[in-house]
Amino acid sequence: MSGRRVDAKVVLLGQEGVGKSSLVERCAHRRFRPGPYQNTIGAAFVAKVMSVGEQTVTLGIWDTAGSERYEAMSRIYYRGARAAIVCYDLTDSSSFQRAKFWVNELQNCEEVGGRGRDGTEPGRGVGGCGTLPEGTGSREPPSSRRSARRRAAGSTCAAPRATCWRRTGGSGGWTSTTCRTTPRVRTGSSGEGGGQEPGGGAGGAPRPVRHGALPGPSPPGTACPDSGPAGTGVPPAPLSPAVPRGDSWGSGVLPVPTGGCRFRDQG
Ligand SMILES: Nc1nc2c(ncn2[C@@H]2O[C@H](COP(=O)(O)OP(=O)(O)OP(=O)(O)O)[C@@H](O)[C@H]2O)c(=O)[nH]1
Repeated sequence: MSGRRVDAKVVLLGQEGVGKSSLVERCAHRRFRPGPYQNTIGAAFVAKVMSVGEQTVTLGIWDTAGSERYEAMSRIYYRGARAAIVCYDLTDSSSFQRAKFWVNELQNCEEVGGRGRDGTEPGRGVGGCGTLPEGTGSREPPSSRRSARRRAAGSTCAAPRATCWRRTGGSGGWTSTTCRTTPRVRTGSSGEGGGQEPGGGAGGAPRPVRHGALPGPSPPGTACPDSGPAGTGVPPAPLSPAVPRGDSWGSGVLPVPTGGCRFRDQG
């Protein structure tokens, strides 16, 4: 009842088009949204509230834009994160190079995971996740094939695999696991509404902000959910208090520290 409340910031990083938003969508709403690829602009925010024992844990998930145009902005989002998930496309070697770039960035950032360069704080750190449609080859990124997954749009895609690796504090190496997600069915390239995944969430489930209407300017007094760039004096702020209790997801409005919120391009 009177359990402790824990807020934790998690950030997703990786090259554009590797599936970061899709992973968040999967976690948030247990579904895969087919349709034309829309790049993220700035970042998107989703909150998940979970009960872990006596504790209420609120995860604030920041899905950053993968485009290199937003690289500087992504740095703002990973500051103060308790964990980072670096994503790459298992069929695209360039995305793996980009993942290495982000891992390097994170390792040089003392503010990620709350640990110093000596990595003394356990249980926090950087993780990576690569997805691969079933039957497209080995886990090693092959030589440059630009997103076979995109070319697969319009076809039926069986259960994709996700290879996840994680590194915690200390001098230990990386550990990896391979898991299988719910089979997903992709429909025609513009087939909105016909591509719900088998077993996916109900159609009426709330959509994350990035897929919905662009929020207007942040309300007066709205603070950034995390610290801004060093020296900007942007104060940390608590995660959205509006997220429901229990094991559920909500989406929030995220102010970009420079003012204004940016999510999906509405096209
Ligand atoms: N077949 C298949 N397609 C995927 C998978 N994950 C994502 N996609 C598709 O890949 C495209 C890009 O996915 P996004 O989730 O938007 O990628 P992103 O990393 O968020 O891209 P940015 O917002 O530009 O950083 C979309 O058309 C997705 O439908 C997957 O696991 N399998």
